[in-house]
Amino acid sequence: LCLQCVFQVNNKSNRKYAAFGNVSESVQLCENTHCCLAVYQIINELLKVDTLVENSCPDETCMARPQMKNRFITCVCSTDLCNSNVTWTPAAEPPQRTHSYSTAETTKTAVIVILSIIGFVIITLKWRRFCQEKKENLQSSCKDYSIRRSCSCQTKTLENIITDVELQEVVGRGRFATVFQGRHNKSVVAVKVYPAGCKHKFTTEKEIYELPLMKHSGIVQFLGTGRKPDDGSWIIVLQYAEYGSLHSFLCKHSSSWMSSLKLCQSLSQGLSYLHSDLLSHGVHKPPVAHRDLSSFNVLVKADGTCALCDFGSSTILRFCSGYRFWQNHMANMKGQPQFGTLHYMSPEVLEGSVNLSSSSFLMQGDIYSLGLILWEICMRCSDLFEGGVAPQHLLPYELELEANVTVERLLLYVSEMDKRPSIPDYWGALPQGSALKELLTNCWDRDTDARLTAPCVVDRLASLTSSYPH
Ligand SMILES: Nc1ncnc2c1ncn2[C@@H]1O[C@H](COP(=O)(O)OP(=O)(O)OP(=O)(O)O)[C@@H](O)[C@H]1O
Repeated sequence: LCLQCVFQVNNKSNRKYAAFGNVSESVQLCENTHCCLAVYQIINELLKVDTLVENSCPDETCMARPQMKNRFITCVCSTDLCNSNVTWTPAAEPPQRTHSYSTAETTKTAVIVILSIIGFVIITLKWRRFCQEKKENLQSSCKDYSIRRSCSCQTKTLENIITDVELQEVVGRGRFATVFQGRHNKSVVAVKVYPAGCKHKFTTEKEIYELPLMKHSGIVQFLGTGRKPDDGSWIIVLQYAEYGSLHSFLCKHSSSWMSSLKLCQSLSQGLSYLHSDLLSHGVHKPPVAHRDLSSFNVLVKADGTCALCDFGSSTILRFCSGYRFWQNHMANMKGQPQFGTLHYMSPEVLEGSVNLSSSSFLMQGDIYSLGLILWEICMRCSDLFEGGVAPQHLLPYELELEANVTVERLLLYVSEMDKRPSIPDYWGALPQGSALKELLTNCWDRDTDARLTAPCVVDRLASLTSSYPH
């Protein structure tokens, strides 16, 4: 039996909605669900409807549930066309009272005003004290990362200035830089070119690559930096990854179980190394949080392993600079949300409710993004699908929302509704299915402290490889 739901999305050309059933004008036969869902956005006290598909719906009619401080209303219901009719009344304005003031009332008002001013002064003083204590706590909570500041160990590698690099074709474009294939010392290299005005972005990324002990197979190899004489743009020369970004690799290729595990393992090992705090022979590598992990910022090399790249948003935890970077990050978010990055933002980042007193919050944000990327890799693993055919590659939440999802919709879906990308039912029948599902859900847990650490993800993947080889 097919349920009829009202189908009225803002972006009618979005083919993903059609996947849930047969769309005919404004009515959709939801063959794959027994619920209709309406999400109303309240704009100037008017309702704007948008529909999605849900799987669990206890109510027959559309019962309004306010969400996100009354910015949205949602309802889930189980009868034909029930999502077209929601009962909703905007909060009534308090009635205006008109009356003349007596002397007693004037005195009463004056007393209230004076008391309010005194109260305000007390609250301001307490607030300043609270902020001061919070700042001190933040500094002390970062102590573990600042211990080595006073040590005499080396904290930077020698600069390698490159002058003889030839640029060939463009292989990628990001928000700030353009990446070319190039030649240096007769080898093929990748050259990331930042316009002259993006010096701060270039410097941040260079600073990360130049940290001591930053050499690891799971991190793209850094060869040096330079400046183009013609237009003054800044360049970073890197090892060339033959398959380009993981995103473009997954769009073109599905993989076997062992090849998928290889991608997952190398990616997790790279992140585990990035997060590590190492001291070796008088040289110190502090922990680094990537902060912009996505399948666009992971490269695939010729041997089928992954390497992390794009450290333009990263934070070196030694400097205890999370707060400063966090503020920059929020400023960026208020501008145009960026395709490919927004999808990977953790609920706490979307809400702006990151715990500043914990120095591990940035790494926990990376683990959420890692979980989503591992899901993307597994969703292209042919051995995990009936008949050995994996579906087309999709970004996390692309099926449920849209490819160019907005902050508001993501916040509603990921944070308020606590939803995650769906895991195929078929995995339940596979020997490794439940361990894989547990791994993903433990990475993207709502509770940041319940998330796995990167070394734990590496261990879990190692036991998956030994228990379920193919
Ligand atoms: N070493 C490399 N080898 C091959 N391709 C690369 C390499 N580095 C980057 N690319 C390609 O260029 C794209 C953009 O690179 P990168 O993410 O470093 O740029 P960006 O401007 O910092 O991007 P973002 O918008 O994520 O900040 C990558 O997604 C990838 O396709």
